[in-house]
Amino acid sequence: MAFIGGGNMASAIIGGLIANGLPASQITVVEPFEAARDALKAKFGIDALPTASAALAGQDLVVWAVKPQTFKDAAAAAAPHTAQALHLSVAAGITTDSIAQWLGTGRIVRAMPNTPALVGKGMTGLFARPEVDAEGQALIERVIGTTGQLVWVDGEAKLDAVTALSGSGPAYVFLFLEAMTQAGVDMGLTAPQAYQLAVATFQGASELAARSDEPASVLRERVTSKGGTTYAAITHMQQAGLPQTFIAALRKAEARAQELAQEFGR
Ligand SMILES: NC(=O)c1ccc[n+]([C@@H]2O[C@H](COP(=O)([O-])OP(=O)(O)OC[C@H]3O[C@@H](n4cnc5c(N)ncnc54)[C@H](OP(=O)(O)O)[C@@H]3O)[C@@H](O)[C@H]2O)c1
Ligand code: PRO
Repeated sequence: MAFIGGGNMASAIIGGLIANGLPASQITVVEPFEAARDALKAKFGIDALPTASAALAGQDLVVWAVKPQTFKDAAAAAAPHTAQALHLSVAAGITTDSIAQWLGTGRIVRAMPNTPALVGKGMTGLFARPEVDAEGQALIERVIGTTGQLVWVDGEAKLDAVTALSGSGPAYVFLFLEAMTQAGVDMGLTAPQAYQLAVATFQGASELAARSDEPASVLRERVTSKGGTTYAAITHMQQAGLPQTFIAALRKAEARAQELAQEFGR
């Protein structure tokens, strides 16, 4: 298989594949940035090329891990060598109609992963065009399955929702971690103590939610003693419009995914 683009997301998927036993010799990466090529070779022992070439011919699967802004140019360079392959794109926003036009094939799956894939805890949304058969879908599941959980969506537009929720989502969690750490420091804890408390709280609460049959609202109510400390904090958040702001923020991310398709999908 080949990766076009060898940055953060490609490294996360390659790391998962190698950790699950795929030999490094079966992976080729096209990555124009020399330092990134050297890092990939050093970390994974894989072959990294500066430009697309005939070396891509014969690949079963091509993973597109370039930025939406550079996809069209990268596709023009690689398309002559990849007509036979199944294609997997992780680019935010760019539709499979655009990709099919640029590559001359409709055998495309679009994915929206997230960076916890780096530690095998990724969450990926997937959409397959009708041209992708069951065998192709199974191959994609084997690849993405090495990075964590996956869910197929039945309409391509839903991938913009996945992008807004779980694709960008780790950044929202990190923003909360930063704010909770700051609050802890303001209240007299050391920064390492506050950060440990915040990270472990996210980890524990997420695990509790994942293992529970009850909705998040019930789990929240169990923490919130009447007239207690949590009530004071949650009431302040609700009065400040935090839930509505958060929901509106995700709609901004969804809208940006739609804009990316318009801006860079032509
Ligand atoms: N990061 C995330 O959390 C995340 C999550 C889900 C999906 N995605 C999607 O994943 C894609 C990659 O994101 P990323 O965060 O991995 O970005 P990134 O780290 O910047 O990786 C993209 C890589 O592609 C290289 N590249 C640029 N032009 C190329 C070309 N013509 N041929 C081959 N490679 C080329 C870039 O090199 P230069 O640096 O030299 O330009 C860069 O190393 C994006 O489309 C993004 O929407 C990202
Ligand atoms: N990172 C990419 C972005 O911010 C896509 C989801 C996460 O555009």
